[in-house]
Amino acid sequence: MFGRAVEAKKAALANQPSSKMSSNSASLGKQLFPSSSPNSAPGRPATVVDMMKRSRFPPTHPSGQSRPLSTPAASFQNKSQNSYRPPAAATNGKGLASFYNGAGSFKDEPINIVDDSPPRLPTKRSNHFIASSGVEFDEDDFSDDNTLDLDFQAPQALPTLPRPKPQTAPVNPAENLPTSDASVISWTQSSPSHYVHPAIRASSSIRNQTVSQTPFEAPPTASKRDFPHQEQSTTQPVKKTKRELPWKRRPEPEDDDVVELQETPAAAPTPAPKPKPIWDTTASAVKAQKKQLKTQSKSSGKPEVSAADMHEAAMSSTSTKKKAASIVLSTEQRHVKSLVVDKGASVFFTGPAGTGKSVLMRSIIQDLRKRFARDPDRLAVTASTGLAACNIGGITLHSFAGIGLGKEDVNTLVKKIRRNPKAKNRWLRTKVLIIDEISMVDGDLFDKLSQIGRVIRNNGRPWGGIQLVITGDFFQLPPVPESGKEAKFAFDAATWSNSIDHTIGLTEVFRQRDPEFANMLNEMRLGKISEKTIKNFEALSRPLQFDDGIQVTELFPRRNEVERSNQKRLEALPGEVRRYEAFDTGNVAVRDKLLANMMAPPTIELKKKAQVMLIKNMDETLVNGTLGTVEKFMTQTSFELEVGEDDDGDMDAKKRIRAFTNALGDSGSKGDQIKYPLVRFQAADGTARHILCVPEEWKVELPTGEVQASRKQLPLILAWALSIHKAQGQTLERVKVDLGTAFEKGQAYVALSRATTQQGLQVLRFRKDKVMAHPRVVDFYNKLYSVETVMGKRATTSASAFDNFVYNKPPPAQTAAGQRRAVYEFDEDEEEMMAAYA
Ligand SMILES: Nc1ncnc2c1ncn2[C@@H]1O[C@H](COP(=O)(O)OP(=O)(O)OP(=O)(O)O)[C@@H](O)[C@H]1O
Repeated sequence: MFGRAVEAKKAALANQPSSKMSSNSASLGKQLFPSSSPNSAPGRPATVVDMMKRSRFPPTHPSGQSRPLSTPAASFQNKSQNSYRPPAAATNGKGLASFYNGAGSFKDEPINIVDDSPPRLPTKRSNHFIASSGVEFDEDDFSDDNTLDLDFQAPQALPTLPRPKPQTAPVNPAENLPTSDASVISWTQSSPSHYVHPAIRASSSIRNQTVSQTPFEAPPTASKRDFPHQEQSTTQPVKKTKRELPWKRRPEPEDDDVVELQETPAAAPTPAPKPKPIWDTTASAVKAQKKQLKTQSKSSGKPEVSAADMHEAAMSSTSTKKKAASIVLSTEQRHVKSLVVDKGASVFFTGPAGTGKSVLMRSIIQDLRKRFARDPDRLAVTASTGLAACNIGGITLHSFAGIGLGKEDVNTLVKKIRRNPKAKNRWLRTKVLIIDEISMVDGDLFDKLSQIGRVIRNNGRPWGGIQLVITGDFFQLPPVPESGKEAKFAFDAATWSNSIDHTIGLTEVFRQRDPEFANMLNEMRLGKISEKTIKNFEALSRPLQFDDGIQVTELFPRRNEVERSNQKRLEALPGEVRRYEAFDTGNVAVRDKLLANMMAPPTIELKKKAQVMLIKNMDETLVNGTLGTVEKFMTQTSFELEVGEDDDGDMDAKKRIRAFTNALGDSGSKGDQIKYPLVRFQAADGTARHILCVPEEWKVELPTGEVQASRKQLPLILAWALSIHKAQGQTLERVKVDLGTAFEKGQAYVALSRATTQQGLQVLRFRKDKVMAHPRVVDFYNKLYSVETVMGKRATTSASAFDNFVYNKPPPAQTAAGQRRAVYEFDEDEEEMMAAYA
């Protein structure tokens, strides 16, 4: 019996290993890579044809149910909902940066300089460099987070990369670390959905699914991302206890889609200023303002007066503030927001200049910040350049990733990140990654980051499962290539299509309300300019004249041209120069780098009549980008006296001002002697407002709210001239562009599309060959439609304005590759509609 038992045991042991091993290895694979890799995602198409079929009936993403986007033609006709005249200045937060940051700025010491810097303020200048001819960026654009973690001791032994795993599905991303910049993920494994315009998917999907209750129904099955942050939605977000700026203390809009930005009623394109005496505010208005300040101060319950309150006290307006309406997101903007915020989808939204990409992104960020109020580090807000990052309150993509310049291969970069606990933690904690101005992100970098995410997060999904929210317009400024190399766009990245669930084009142009002008710009964007448009642009060479003293802003391709121009204009003005040095705080070793991209310059020199631009949103009508002229210099005390003393409210304000100068490092009495510029701004509502501009504070914060560095400086930059690079994202009412020196593809388009009207635009040396669209970009945007056409998805039945979009003609025969390329003949209407999107 014992012998039989021994035999049975031997037999059992002999049978066990193989099955056990295989199940073990499978379960190990599952544990290590719980989510499928792109290679092995269930249902992921293996061929292009399969992909197209899948795209036709998307099982996981309901994008196909989205509401069709409006055509530009429709947009221009149907403005009732969002009727809008662009304001005098950008409200998009994409303000201009401190192009004076460079140590070389204003090196020539003008005579009669009055230094109005507080005596004990330490001054810091940051270093810039020009990486390639004419394209400027600051060194912090590629800041290395290693340098930030000074308290961190590198471990003796580096953690090794995960050991190769048996070839079970899903694939271990660590195994596939590319040795070069290229990713291992092939195009055929990419989701094709991003090639398909959502509106077309919508019509197709609606046709196929008969009735759709809502364009954003929950997906029937889990998506390739399982929307990890949605678990958060049940938890009550905790209100941040952070100090609120006084001018932001307005009731929360009830409608989530209302962006707290400025909208002005329709008016003449370059509004003539309303002539007003400087101190034209009624005594009661001034009194009311001061009372409001007092109430705000009391209601805050703080014994100490905050810097913001003090700023408010020091800043008074002499014109009646109009109640400005908030921007209401358009249908297509809401569509995108819903996909991102409600569905947790990875989205790339694009569109011509002025279609509200920045406005939408800020609205999305606002919502996501609320969602992640408890865990702010779940949301990472980044942009391709330091300037763009500053504009959305984020950091550069390089900084987020902790990869320094990111030139090394993925293995090396992974090791680097693992040695840096902060960077590693960012990768591990982030659930949603915002990337603004994607057009300037290098394609190789995109692939590397995607792969790094997979390895560090031990998750085979693209970017390790992080939800991506990407925006930008590839027809605008391209990535800065390494010397001798050609620029590689992010859409050229092998992992691009895998990483994005939906590509959505915004079509409604808000910046230019004149359809003719919008069409001229669209032709420029595509690099296909008609004779009529050439004539129209040539006719804009006449000088612009305005009688309100505000001069046209000149845009130059190169920064040295900008500095020269501003310096020349400043020197030409009579009178003494006043210099204001910034007050910087933070760890000395890193603050220069961190502050290098601040819009506020380390030093600004001003004179009476200098043209300046506001670089901070102050209230509803004084926004980032508002132009003004320095009228005179005065102390806060004399300013207050001039405004007029009345009751104890005035005393209250004075105390605050004194406290504010103390906070700036002044002993108190001297504070009253510092003269600040009184600026006459041309506000967004067409009125003139006089502001005593006192220092404002900018901070570089970690997602946790920890302040790494800060700068106090006047919220002004000289604004006779700006670089096109820094003007990207701005809305300008009066622009002069000399295309003679334009050298980069997309540059002319970016420059001219800043203007809101033809009346406010002067173009010199316009030549057809200066308008260059990158052929690969044109190709990329064309492909978005081609896939759909090849699939024969022609919208013919729906009454939507989008139905006729591009697909009136029968699809041509497939190319040999049988893929996304096709040749079309568009009629005029189709071309126009196409132009609006691509
Ligand atoms: N829904 C809206 N309603 C009214 N105005 C809007 C809306 N969305 C955007 N705008 C306005 O349109 C102008 C351009 O917006 P925004 O800067 O966001 O465009 P953009 O697509 O980011 O442009 P660019 O590509 O040039 O950076 C701004 O003045 C903004 O206030």
